[in-house]
Amino acid sequence: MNVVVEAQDLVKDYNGFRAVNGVSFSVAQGEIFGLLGPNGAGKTTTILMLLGMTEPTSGVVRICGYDPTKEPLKVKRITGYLPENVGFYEDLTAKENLLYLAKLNGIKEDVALKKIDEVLATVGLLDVRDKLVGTYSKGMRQRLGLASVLIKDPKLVILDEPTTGIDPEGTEQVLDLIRRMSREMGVSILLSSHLLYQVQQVCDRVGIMFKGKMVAQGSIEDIGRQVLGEREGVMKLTYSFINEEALKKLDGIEGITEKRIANNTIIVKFDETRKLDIVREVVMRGFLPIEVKGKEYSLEEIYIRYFREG
Ligand SMILES: Nc1ncnc2c1ncn2[C@@H]1O[C@H](COP(=O)(O)OP(=O)(O)OP(=O)(O)O)[C@@H](O)[C@H]1O
Repeated sequence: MNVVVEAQDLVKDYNGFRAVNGVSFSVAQGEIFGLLGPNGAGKTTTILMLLGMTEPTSGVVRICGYDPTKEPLKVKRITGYLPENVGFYEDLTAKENLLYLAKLNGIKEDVALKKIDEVLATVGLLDVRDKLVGTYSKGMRQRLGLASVLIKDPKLVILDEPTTGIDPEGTEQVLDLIRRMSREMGVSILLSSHLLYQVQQVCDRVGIMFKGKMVAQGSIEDIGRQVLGEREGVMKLTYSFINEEALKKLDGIEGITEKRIANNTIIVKFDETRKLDIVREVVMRGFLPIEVKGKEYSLEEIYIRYFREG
């Protein structure tokens, strides 16, 4: 596996506040990795460290083997970064904007002109290359943004919230383009977003960040499984006398995570994977289960759990 991004134990402190707290992950060549998390989770700070735009307090970053802090120009040459709100000159055409950017990147005009048509064709804007960017929709601007990072044939493209504010059709076009960049051009993509569903459609793997930490990492399936592994069941029990004494009779049953009295029943939460053993044990101890429910988490629940409840 060709590793393009390698981050190990990244930490970033801002005046004593730990914005990123021990984050490790890697992105392989041609892989799409989604960095997910609510506002303030530390996604942007992590990205800035990958780009060499802010220095890690500790930890290691390598982009194709280069250290972004020590070799920022080498990293810049192979990395395309598209921030959330990419700015173009409204009163210039798409082509003129790209030509300007190519010059800033030190690409010669004749090479740039050829490349510009090629990337505009890739993003589906060749027909409108001579229209003023001021007339472009948000989706078209975002595709122009992708064209602007493709000009330098990057090995890695970092996208911050690439579909925010774009209508469903425009979103689909942007996502499709991201897939093609990875599958057809072999570009590695790191995509930051809080839109789990969209990320889920394109990412090979995701990392979920929360309060500076990577709380889960893997394919959506892996993460689903990680959470399913922790799924919790709930049962309601009756007993001859429901009181604290009765509750104590449930002590020591492995897999029971919580027990309490409510509405003259005993509510027990338990590890779903041990359901049968636990039901058998409570019956042997004289309790009668009147309701046993399993609880499975959907991906939406993962989102709610990590992002809203913490
Ligand atoms: N330059 C800075 N100085 C001090 N604190 C900062 C600085 N940059 C970020 N932070 C803090 O670090 C934390 C992480 O911010 P960061 O921008 O990395 O989060 P994020 O996940 O990218 O969120 P968003 O989705 O809002 O961009 C936040 O609490 C933020 O206030």
